[in-house]
Amino acid sequence: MGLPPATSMVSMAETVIDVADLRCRYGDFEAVRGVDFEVRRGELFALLGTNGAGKTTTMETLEGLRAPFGGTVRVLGLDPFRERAALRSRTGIMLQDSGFPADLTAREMVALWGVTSGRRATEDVLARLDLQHRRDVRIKQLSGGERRRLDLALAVLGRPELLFLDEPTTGLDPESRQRTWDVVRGLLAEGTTVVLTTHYLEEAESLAHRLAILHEGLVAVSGTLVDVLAAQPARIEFDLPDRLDVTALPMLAGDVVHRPTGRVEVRTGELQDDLAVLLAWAGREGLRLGRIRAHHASLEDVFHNARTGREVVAA
Ligand SMILES: Nc1ncnc2c1ncn2[C@@H]1O[C@H](COP(=O)(O)OP(=O)(O)OP(=O)(O)O)[C@@H](O)[C@H]1O
Repeated sequence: MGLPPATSMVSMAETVIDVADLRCRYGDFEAVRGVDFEVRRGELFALLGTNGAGKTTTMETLEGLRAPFGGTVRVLGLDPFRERAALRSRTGIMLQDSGFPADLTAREMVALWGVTSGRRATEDVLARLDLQHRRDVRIKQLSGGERRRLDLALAVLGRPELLFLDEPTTGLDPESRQRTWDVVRGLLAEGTTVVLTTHYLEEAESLAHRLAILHEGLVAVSGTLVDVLAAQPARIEFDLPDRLDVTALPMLAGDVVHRPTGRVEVRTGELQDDLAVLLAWAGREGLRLGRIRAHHASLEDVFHNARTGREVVAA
């Protein structure tokens, strides 16, 4: 008997987090209303959503900080609320606001965290996060970006199997954000599984393998990044010459919208064919289509459609 084909080996990847029909309440208010998703070993799963969609509530449930009102949650095969102690040494958590003692130095904080988390440092995490030169500075004297990097250093202390990152780059300048992404990519390359929440869609687009977009307590969109983007129409945009209107355009597979600015937008599942038809037409007619752009959907398009409940045209 031979090995299974590569595709089925991928689909057999171990499930690290399994969430089924998760429901969470604050009093009578149901903040999470039946959410399902799974996270596989070694991938980065991005939990995205509008304000108040239920991301933090879901993350806190995965981290074992709150019990679900309904449904089931398994993290590394365990119930995160009831078996939190067993999960503690295997998971790293970077909260939005860590609230560490301001008078401790970065080095003291790492030592303290090693004891309280049960995850002993196997390398100098301060060096990994480029904080080596700031090791003897008190937390209150670190810059906002340095503090965020210290939060990440503590979360990755002892190389946990599973890492929760709650908006890890909020407030960071572009260079610090890139540095954080590089650290996360390094952790993924070492086999760490990561669950990320972020409001920066380019962050998710750059790092995520799989994602879910929550909206008003429900999953609006989920799947691999590649599949989610491929399910959205691509776009062609250009300025139509003044003397023309859209009735002059050749027949296209996509939907055509003519903006008051004169800009034409074609939303299409047939990007290459529609672009070829348009360019051939412009060539024949001797027209210049100003500022022409053709691009596949971005996560921002997906997010916008999820928020507005706009129907997705399959590519
Ligand atoms: N302690 C609480 N008591 C009552 N309602 C709450 C509480 N915490 C959150 N909520 C409500 O539950 C819903 C989900 O909140 P949650 O913080 O999980 O959303 P979120 O997706 O993380 O939002 P954001 O992106 O704004 O941080 C929101 O309507 C919020 O107002």
